[in-house]
Amino acid sequence: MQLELLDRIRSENPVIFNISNYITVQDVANGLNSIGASPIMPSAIEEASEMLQISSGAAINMGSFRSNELPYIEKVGQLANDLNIPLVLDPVAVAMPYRQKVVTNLLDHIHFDFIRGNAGEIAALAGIKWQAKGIDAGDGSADLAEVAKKVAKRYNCTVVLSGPTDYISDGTHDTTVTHGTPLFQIHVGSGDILSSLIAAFAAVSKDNYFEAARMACLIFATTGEIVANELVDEKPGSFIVALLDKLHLVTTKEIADQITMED
Ligand SMILES: Nc1ncnc2c1ncn2[C@@H]1O[C@H](COP(=O)(O)OP(=O)(O)OP(=O)(O)O)[C@@H](O)[C@H]1O
Ligand SMILES: Cc1ncsc1CCO
Ligand SMILES: [Mg+2]
Repeated sequence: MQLELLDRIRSENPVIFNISNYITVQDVANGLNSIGASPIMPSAIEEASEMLQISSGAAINMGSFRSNELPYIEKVGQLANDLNIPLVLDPVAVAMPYRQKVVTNLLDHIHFDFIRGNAGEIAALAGIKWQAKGIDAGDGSADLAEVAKKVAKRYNCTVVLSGPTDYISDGTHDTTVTHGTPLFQIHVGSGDILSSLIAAFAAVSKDNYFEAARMACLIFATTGEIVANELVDEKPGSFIVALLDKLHLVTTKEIADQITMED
């Protein structure tokens, strides 16, 4: 277990390039900044190359793309591939037909090192029956470990299927993270933050993307759990503020102490 990847993010301060959605962009920028990375969210196709050349990780979030932005999104993906920059896809609400067409087309042309989505999103990419609900995971009875593995094999990448349990698979290795708090679900954008944090962990773990994904999930979920233990009531607004504060302050020792009993 490489908890020290957290310290590496803080000492290396990697620039993480993001195509974010306009709903949660500020939480994503602050989530990355709080943990010790350096976020950047450019939008002009003309500067994609120079921005990626200073970046060590990239995340593409499909939450609110406009159709005229698709050439930019493809260009960023291709440049990240050419420059060997770890690339994360967040396929928000991909069970919806138009998004499914757009995202599967992207996946046919660009290699994503990671796909991070909830059960409804990853099941849609696996072609497995599931009742997704917009940006939310929805309901279904599929074996989620198998769903994650199927998508990992199909797209030759590391998949994080997040939720009460996070299922992580690279098609060969599989693991779960069982930490977290239901408070993540009452703040819109928890998953978007996680997707970009995966890019930050990958930036400092280029030889082991599976471990990068596992540590991103474990450290994010456990930090949320520590914060939730200190909140008296279910307060979505207070939770995100406390989460951003704790992502900045949390130590590998605190994480290790929180997980010893179970992991
Ligand atoms: N009920 C829960 N208990 C514990 N942790 C949870 C729970 N639900 C979600 N999480 C955690 O919340 C984080 C975000 O995952 P989630 O699956 O909710 O993303 P999402 O659906 O894409 O969210 P959003 O669309 O709001 O960005 C992950 O770290 C996950 O482990
Ligand atoms: C609410 C919402 N709509 C599109 S993206 C988004 C944020 C969660 O990804
Ligand atoms: Mg999401």
